[in-house]
Amino acid sequence: MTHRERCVHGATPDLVADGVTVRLGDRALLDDVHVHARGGRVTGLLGPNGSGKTTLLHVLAGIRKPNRGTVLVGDVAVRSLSHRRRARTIALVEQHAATTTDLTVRQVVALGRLPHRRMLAGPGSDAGAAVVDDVLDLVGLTDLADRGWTTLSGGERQRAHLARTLAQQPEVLLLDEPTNHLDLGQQLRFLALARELGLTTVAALHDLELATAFCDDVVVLDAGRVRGHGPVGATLTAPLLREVYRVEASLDPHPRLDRDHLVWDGHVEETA
Ligand SMILES: Nc1ncnc2c1ncn2[C@@H]1O[C@H](COP(=O)(O)OP(=O)(O)OP(=O)(O)O)[C@@H](O)[C@H]1O
Repeated sequence: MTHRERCVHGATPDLVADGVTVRLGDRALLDDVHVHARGGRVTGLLGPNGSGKTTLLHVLAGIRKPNRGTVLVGDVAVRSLSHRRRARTIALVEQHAATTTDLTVRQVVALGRLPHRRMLAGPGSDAGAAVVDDVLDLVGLTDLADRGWTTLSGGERQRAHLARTLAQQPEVLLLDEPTNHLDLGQQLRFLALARELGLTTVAALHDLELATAFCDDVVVLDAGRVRGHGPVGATLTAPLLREVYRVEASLDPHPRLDRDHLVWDGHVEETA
């Protein structure tokens, strides 16, 4: 059995947010948001600071109840799933997932097996231990498996959080700014791995160049509304980048690689 077969069930349902509105007092953090993340594809969730990306990820994960609208994974409403079932279906890697614990890296990653506990033969189940070994290997942390969690660097912790999440064997992977703390090589490795897993993935990203290189589709949020949604090249147009990010920029054919890349001139001067 391959890493991927052990780590992934093989099911890659679509994830759909239908008319999601989240209000805080009289302010809409999300306003009638429709998103369709295609099964097995990587969808980038883009938008300026405070545009609602984390709020939407929490709604997609089923941990925040919207005031209106629903989230469907396949044809099932996320909020109708039991906690255990939800944890085996959707996994969220949070932006600042702080964990202070005396546990080792392996023990932290093994926590990802909790939603599968009843299915295991016992505490030392070979199946569960094999999954933990596989995901540690996938993220390149085998050599650090027995280290204390608190001794890890920020980037190593980020990869360990991903490993814990993959140990849940989810069908849908939600990533909140997953490349924070990572050096360029690790950013590229992390996103390449996310693609390779073949899960339905939604990743909030600030780096538009990385989004262009690694995402199949993007959703662009601005002040809680969807301003663009579709394939990267067709969505990240110069007018949209100007209106949403207030930058003069465009996606141009890369001179050497078979893909577009982001070329920016500068920010738009705001007139008083
Ligand atoms: N509990 C809260 N109380 C008040 N405002 C909140 C709360 N949670 C979120 N907000 C506001 O909702 C808006 C959206 O926040 P959110 O974290 O979803 O944005 P984001 O796009 O993920 O931002 P960033 O790119 O800066 O991480 C922001 O203006 C934020 O200040």
